[in-house]
Amino acid sequence: MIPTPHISITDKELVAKTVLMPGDPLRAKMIAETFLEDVVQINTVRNMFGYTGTYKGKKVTVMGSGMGMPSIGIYSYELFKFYDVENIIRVGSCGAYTKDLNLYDVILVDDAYSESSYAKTMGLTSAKTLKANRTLNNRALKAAERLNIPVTTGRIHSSDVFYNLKGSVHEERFEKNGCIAVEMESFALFANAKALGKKATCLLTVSDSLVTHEATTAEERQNSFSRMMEIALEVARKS
Ligand SMILES: O=P(O)(O)O[C@H]1O[C@H](CO)[C@@H](O)[C@H]1O
Ligand SMILES: O=c1cc[nH]c(=O)[nH]1
Repeated sequence: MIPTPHISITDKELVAKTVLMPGDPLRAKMIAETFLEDVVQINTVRNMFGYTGTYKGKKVTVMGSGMGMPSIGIYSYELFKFYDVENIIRVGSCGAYTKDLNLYDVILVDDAYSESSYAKTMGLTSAKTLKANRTLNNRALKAAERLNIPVTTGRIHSSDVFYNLKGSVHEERFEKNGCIAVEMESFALFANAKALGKKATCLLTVSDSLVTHEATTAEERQNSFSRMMEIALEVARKS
């Protein structure tokens, strides 16, 4: 079924087996322009920009997911199911739940805890925690070591809300559920990978702290996360 309702490219060959997926389509454009060669734009539907190019000779696609689980749920499902994508590496920003994390620290996600009904609604599982792929994570850890980039591994919270009216949720998710940071997509991405027999993981850069209230600007979030991208691109190269 290509093109799909949300991705316009009709030639599957123009989509790589590994896709880097930031939430922000402008971050996808920045990654393509900064790191890839021989770039072709593969999607503009809803301005959810996607690009395919080569990284050190390896074909890699980078495409925005939008914000939240319904949005990444649509794009990652269509890429896995209809474009024969095998690996999706989310590259996102997150809020720290522990004072041990500083702005710009890089997190490699072990698993994602969520209150989201995404996996249950799609008929997959009522589990509240879904795992990232171990093979991709091992490649990411090796790449981080080669690149000399410190990485924190752990469980993250995939939240359905950015603005939570219950002020203490981050403390509860940290203390009771072991979540070290919050973002809004990984749980649905991992659900789709599990449902379709594919691989997915997530690298995050700390953009703000719910503990110290430090924060980066929107421009910094769009442009300054290159260390995480280098790890993700090396995983793509080895996958
Ligand atoms: O920087 P991205 O990848 O969009 O990720 C985080 O930023 C957005 C919220 O500002 C949510 O999508 C959250 O998961
Ligand atoms: O989902 C997110 C992402 C970054 N920072 C947050 O506080 N929440």
